[in-house]
Amino acid sequence: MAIWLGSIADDYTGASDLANTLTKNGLRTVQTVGIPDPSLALPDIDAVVVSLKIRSVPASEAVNAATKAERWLRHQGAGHVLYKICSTFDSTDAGNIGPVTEALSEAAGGGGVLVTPAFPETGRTVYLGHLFVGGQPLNESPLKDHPLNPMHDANLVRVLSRQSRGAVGLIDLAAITAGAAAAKAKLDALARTGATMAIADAIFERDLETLGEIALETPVSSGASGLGLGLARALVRSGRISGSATGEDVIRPVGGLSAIIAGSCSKATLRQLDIAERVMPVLRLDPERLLAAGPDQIAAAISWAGDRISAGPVVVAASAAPETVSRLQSQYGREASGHAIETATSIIAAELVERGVRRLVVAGGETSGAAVDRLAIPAFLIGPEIAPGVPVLRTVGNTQGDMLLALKSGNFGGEDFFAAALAMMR
Ligand SMILES: Nc1ncnc2c1ncn2[C@@H]1O[C@H](COP(=O)(O)OP(=O)(O)O)[C@@H](O)[C@H]1O
Ligand SMILES: O=C(O)[C@@H](O)C(=O)COP(=O)(O)O
Repeated sequence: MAIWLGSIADDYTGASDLANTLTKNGLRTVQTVGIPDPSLALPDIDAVVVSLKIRSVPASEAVNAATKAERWLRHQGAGHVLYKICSTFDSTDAGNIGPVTEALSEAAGGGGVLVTPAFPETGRTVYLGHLFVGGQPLNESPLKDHPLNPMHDANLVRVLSRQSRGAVGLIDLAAITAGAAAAKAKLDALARTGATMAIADAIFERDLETLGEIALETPVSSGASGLGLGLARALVRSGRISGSATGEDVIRPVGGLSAIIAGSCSKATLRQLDIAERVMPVLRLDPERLLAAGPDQIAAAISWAGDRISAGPVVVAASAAPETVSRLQSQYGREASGHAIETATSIIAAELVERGVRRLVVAGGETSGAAVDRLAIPAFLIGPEIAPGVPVLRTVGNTQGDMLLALKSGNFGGEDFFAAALAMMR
């Protein structure tokens, strides 16, 4: 297997979002869970997205895991490695977007690195270094209430500077509109003045195509699916790849039972749960009781699902509104409560698979990571898109046999996402 493009994704939903974009833009792509075991047989591919669960771990741990993945990807032939971050730049001041990007760049010999979370298809645009989510600046969007990475500053040059050792520059829209050569000259000039990274503006896909072309001339970039789109199109334009990927055969039916597990507390997921409740049974876990009396609550949820699941899909959700999340966090701490809930939802997911679930939807990045890890799924093939950023996935090398999954980023999908996903998973 020799690949053109490698990516390290900081969470599993982000990985499938990027793998979806690469597939849609013509690259035959596989999403692996961590660095795959050498015995895992992978088909002929153009790109690999290595999913890591490092978005919310200490920066040194993230650097360690990401540099190992980079070495593996280079060994597979990757000329360019994209660090896939969230399109809403989810991270704290102690976060790892800066440290990981700088470490990957150093490993590849240095030089300025392009960084942009822009993903216009889902409403994420960057102008003068400020990130907008739909019509709102990041710090006024629902991301200000994220349970793990509340975002209070829309100025990404500032956010990234607070995390990084080197200086952070800006490549503004004017430079990008002037074309790839002008924007690359700006990146090189910034690097000469000591900037290790530059936030790049992007509003339209054409801006991302320009950025993809520049990024491909460098060994490393950091960004969301939008930059993936730019890189994929640049690779296809360069003639190195035929651009023939399709995802249709991936959704051959697997049968079995179906279930949905939700741990995202995003506004979009809360709405999707309300809508799902009209058409399927939904169990709302009580997170306070879950933290106080874990195993009993988990057993009760499994028994509730077991009583209903042979009649049709069921939903088990920990998700709650910001006030409830804050209350729980002030009692148990942010990380401890998030981790305990992820552990509980992953145990419930694994038990349901044990009882015959073969079609599984998981809402939430950290929640998906915990569930996929517990299920020990080694890799995924990428199927058709359910909603922007969310493809149907088919397991590769899974010991329980083939399964179809959808790993939904909390913020993604229309209000009927859960029914729409299951309708594509037979
Ligand atoms: N009711 C709750 N109170 C506090 N934290 C919660 C609650 N429900 C879920 N969580 C935690 O919130 C975090 C949501 O993150 P994640 O799964 O990545 O979702 P998203 O994709 O929206 O970012 C997880 O750590 C999850 O365990
Ligand atoms: O880039 C994005 O927005 C997504 O791919 C993503 O990473 C979202 O993260 P979660 O909301 O934590 O799933």
